[in-house]
Amino acid sequence: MASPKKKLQGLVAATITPMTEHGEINFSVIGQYVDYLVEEQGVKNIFVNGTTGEGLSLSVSERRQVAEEWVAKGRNKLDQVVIHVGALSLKDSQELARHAAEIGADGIAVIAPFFLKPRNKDILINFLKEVATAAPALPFYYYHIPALTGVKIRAEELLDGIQDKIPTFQGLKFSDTDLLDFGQCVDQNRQQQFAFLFGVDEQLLSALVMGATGAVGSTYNYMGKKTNQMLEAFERKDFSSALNHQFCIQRFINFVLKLGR
Ligand SMILES: CC(=O)N[C@@H]([C@@H](O)[C@H](O)[C@H](O)CO)[C@@H](O)CC(=O)C(=O)O
Repeated sequence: MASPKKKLQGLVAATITPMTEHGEINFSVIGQYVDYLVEEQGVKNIFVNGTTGEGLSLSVSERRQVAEEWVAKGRNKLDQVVIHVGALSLKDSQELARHAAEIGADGIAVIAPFFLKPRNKDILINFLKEVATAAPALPFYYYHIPALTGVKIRAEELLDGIQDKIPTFQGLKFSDTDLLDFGQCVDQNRQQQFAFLFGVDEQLLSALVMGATGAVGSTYNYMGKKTNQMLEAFERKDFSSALNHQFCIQRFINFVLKLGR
């Protein structure tokens, strides 16, 4: 079974894919971006080609190049680089998974196919398994984001017995506000060493209470430092400070949401 060099925990920045004004990927800034995350935000894990990185709007070739650049520039600086390899085409997804393994990524993540959607858990698991099998030495994370995929299969249901089907399964990236589902994922898998990564940055404190082991999100690109302060306060059981940090983060996100995105 694949096991990560260490469990993915703490903050994981869902990286933006930098573009030029001509719509080409701007590889030249990725090195500086890594340094900024590490030095200014205290964030040493990244999630590449996800929602924030607009991976599903890039070609397979672009996704490969973006992944390569982040892995190369992050070497000896970042702790873990997880590549999102989900795609509507199983073959594209497998190619991206194999490629992630070849370039030395630390893990892969996959969302549910969202056009012709899996009707039930077994169909979804079979798709995920086919992708995971293409990179048998890489930790595998399921990326649950039902509001965008429209796939409403509960994460709790999906996780039930998942390692029997996908031995490389290491964790869940949970981008949803259903804390009953999230809490039950944690509660029912206490014997496992899964990573439970929450993906709704404005509600992270609630998820920490439920047992989140880390978080993947867009705001950790620029509010990583602030969110790390919240994690530290939570760790030392200073819940009043943790709540103040979360409210501050919420005020910012609320402001941005009202601007429209
Ligand atoms: C729908 C969405 O973009 N959600 C973000 C959040 O970080 C989100 O931007 C944040 O909570 C603010 O609403 C992440 O869950 C997405 C993410 O991790 C990714 O880019 O793959």
